[in-house]
Amino acid sequence: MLLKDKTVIITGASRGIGRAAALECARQGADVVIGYSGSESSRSGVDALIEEIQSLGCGAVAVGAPAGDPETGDKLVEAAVSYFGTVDVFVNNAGICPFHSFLDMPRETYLETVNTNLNGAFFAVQAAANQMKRQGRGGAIIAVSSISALVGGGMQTHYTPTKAGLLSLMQSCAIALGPYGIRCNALLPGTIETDINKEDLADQEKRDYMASRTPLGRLGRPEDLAGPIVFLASDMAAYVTGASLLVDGGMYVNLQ
Ligand SMILES: NC(=O)C1=CN([C@@H]2O[C@H](COP(=O)(O)OP(=O)(O)OC[C@H]3O[C@@H](n4cnc5c(N)ncnc54)[C@H](O)[C@@H]3O)[C@@H](O)[C@H]2O)C=CC1
Ligand SMILES: C[C@H](O)[C@@H]1OC(=O)[C@H](O)[C@@H]1O
Repeated sequence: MLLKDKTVIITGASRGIGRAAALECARQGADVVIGYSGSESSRSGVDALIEEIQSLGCGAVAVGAPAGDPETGDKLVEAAVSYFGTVDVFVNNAGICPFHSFLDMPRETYLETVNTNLNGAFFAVQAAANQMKRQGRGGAIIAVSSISALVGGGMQTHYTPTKAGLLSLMQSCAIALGPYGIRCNALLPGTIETDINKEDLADQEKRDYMASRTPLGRLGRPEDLAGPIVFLASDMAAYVTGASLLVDGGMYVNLQ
């Protein structure tokens, strides 16, 4: 098992990529702190996830706190330490992408997207890193960025800068935290079918187009990201830091 005796914190783990990653981390032996927004609608999914992780013989605890709140990282770390004793891996995954055109983008939509996806991530990464430094035995931090860190989207002008920001945050943190043995890497998913793009992909023409851009011939599933996250979290990636890993079925390189 690749993550035996490690404690992993994952934000936005109530569903989608975060949930799949939480389950795979548990299959690999980790105790998991499940970060979620705190909304009632997320709670039943979170309870089911806790049960599933416990049935694998691992510990699970949920912390309901909005990703954009600068205090959330501290709350996640406190829960990890008080339930499991350590923080070994921090996965910053929570994110939103309310598709909207640029010229009439409401300020609130822009600000909420940046706050949830990037500002909260900064403080949560800082909280996790400080705990790892106190522990004195390194750690792994993974930011779920996106292929959108590298390419644009006309309806994502508020979103793509947050994903480029996460990639850049991991690059700079790799330098700042390397001396403490803390590795920082970015995961760049392509188009993965989850709730974040359910409405967008309900348009069959768009869906077919996105699949046709993908050399592997299909859109991604949350489980496609779980293995790469476990790899970056594990000691198998002991010399990997400041890296970015595209997990997109080949979409990025498919120009013609
Ligand atoms: N689905 C895709 O095609 C891609 C997704 N991503 C990124 O993957 C990450 C996970 O997204 P998905 O699993 O696809 O979507 P999703 O909508 O299924 O999951 C998003 C998660 O973030 C949580 N979340 C949203 N706002 C929050 C808040 N204010 N506080 C705490 N938690 C909050 C949600 O409750 C949910 O658990 C996001 O950062 C997204 O930008 C990146 C590239 C592609
Ligand atoms: C939500 C979108 O479908 C998805 O988000 C990303 O980060 C990808 O680039 C896709 O556009």
